[in-house]
Amino acid sequence: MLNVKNLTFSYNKTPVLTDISFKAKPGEHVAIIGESGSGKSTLLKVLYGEYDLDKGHTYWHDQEILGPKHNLVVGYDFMKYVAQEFDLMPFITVAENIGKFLSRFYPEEKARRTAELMEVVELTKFANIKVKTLSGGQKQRVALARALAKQPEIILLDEPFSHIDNFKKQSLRRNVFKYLKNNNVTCIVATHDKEDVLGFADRMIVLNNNKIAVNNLPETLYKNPNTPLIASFFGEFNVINDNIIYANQLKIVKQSNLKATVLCSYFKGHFYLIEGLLNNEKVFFEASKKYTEGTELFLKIID
Ligand SMILES: Nc1ncnc2c1ncn2[C@@H]1O[C@H](COP(=O)(O)OP(=O)(O)OP(=O)(O)O)[C@@H](O)[C@H]1O
Repeated sequence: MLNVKNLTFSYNKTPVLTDISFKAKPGEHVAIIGESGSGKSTLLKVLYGEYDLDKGHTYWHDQEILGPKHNLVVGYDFMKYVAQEFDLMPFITVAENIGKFLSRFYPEEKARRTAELMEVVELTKFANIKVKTLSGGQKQRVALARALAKQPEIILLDEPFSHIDNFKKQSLRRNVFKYLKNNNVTCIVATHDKEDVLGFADRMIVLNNNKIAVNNLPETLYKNPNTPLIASFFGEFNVINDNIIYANQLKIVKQSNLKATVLCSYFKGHFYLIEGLLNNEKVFFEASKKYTEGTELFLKIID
């Protein structure tokens, strides 16, 4: 169990994280979200032991995670951290990078494990390619596989799929998160992407004003976002009569007391996002077809 107790941390004088407490069980997947600069990366670094805390304690089971003041070498064997900048060895191959920290004394096991992880990150075809010739997204996949190589008990992932194109992202995300669940690896992911949360995360922590604003189930937060900050993470939304209404909760009907005038239609694939004016305020709703500017439509709020 990861047990973070009243953690406070500042780089300079102003705290970046204040009184952060949460727990994560073995195999649990916790997503950390928040606006840019809210401290997500800092939290991962502090959990990894890269910095000393101003206050508080972090434990993995009974072991306290300590910073550089108490540890000559940052980090612990049971924990891996994949940063936004990947620290790979450019002049050796993908397979060599992944197998780098696996024991040479068990060559068959090393080869099996390397092959398994290359499959997880879909890089088998690139096994013998030197890392310096890979794209940013391919390097990110090598960094993920390398972090998993020695089977950590807990992994800290900072925007793990940020460099990966949309063609690969969906299947890669499923592979990696499934692998972590199947192997009971606790996973703390800092992310901007709701796709990393919905469908995968067991819990979702929202950082705001240096603190944990909420820590709850993703489904609960999606259904009851309570604040615009949380709603905006999940998608386009409106505040109507002090209630948060997602764009997909506004349905076009024949007649109602919500009359909107269309400003613009955005093609979104299986629907159009319509930007309009409702009582002189911007409103966003979804429609199955495009509407021209000036069209008047009636809207109804659905659950
Ligand atoms: N090494 C550092 N020294 C001083 N201040 C820092 C350092 N790293 C980050 N900060 C500051 O700490 C705050 C939190 O930054 P952090 O990178 O943790 O945010 P984040 O939520 O991960 O942002 P993003 O989503 O943009 O990656 C910011 O105000 C940032 O300027």
